[in-house]
Amino acid sequence: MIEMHDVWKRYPNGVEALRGIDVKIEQGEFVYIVGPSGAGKSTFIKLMYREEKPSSGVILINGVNVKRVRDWKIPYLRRNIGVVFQDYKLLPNMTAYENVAFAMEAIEAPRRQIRRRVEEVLELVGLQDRMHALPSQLSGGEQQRVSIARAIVNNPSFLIADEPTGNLDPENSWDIMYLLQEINNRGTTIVMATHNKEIVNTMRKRVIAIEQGVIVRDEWQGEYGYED
Ligand SMILES: Nc1ncnc2c1ncn2[C@@H]1O[C@H](COP(=O)(O)OP(=O)(O)OP(=O)(O)O)[C@@H](O)[C@H]1O
Repeated sequence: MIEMHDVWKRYPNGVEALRGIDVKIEQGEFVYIVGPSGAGKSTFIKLMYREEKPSSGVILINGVNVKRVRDWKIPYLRRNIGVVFQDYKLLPNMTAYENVAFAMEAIEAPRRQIRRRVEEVLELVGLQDRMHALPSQLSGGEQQRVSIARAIVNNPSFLIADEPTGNLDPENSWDIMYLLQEINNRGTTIVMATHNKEIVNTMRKRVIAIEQGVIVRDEWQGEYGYED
């Protein structure tokens, strides 16, 4: 479970990106984070995987207070949280296979286990035939599938995605959404910031809307609710 209690985030330049966030996300949920540009969605996401720390308030990930986690323990916290970005963030000189394997090597998984598991997740995302390609040899949709494989390879409880379909055409976007649905069906909690109105209004899920750093709406099977 992810819990935030009266969480505020003030950046060093004085911008208050989040102003008193209270939220609970249970294991197995699928949640969209929506809101206008600059509302605080990415900041909300970054606090969850501890890319940023809250200025005040408490964030608990499966009961662990992320603010108290020492820097050297962050990799262990992140093992439980897969992250997917709009621009994929794959290592350009590594193949699809190596990009995914790297996430397991980072937590010192045994070699035999790495090979089996990497092949398994690449098959799940439909890339078993492309695993020796470099990112530059893959389409945007394929690169995003590699990044999803990397995010789930260590079996995290949570998959956090910041605009995962932001750079993709509608067909590839839907393929990514079906994949996220499949991962959610297997028990992983999904939290996804998005500007994609069609996806939110078609694949109905919990919708949390943030405006000017405040949660203004939290609905089950909610709507996108904005015009862009
Ligand atoms: N590192 C930073 N330093 C200073 N201000 C920041 C930083 N990151 C974000 N901000 C500011 O915090 C506010 C919230 O930004 P955030 O990126 O969380 O919004 P967002 O809802 O994700 O926007 P978008 O939909 O455009 O991605 C904005 O005013 C932004 O300019």
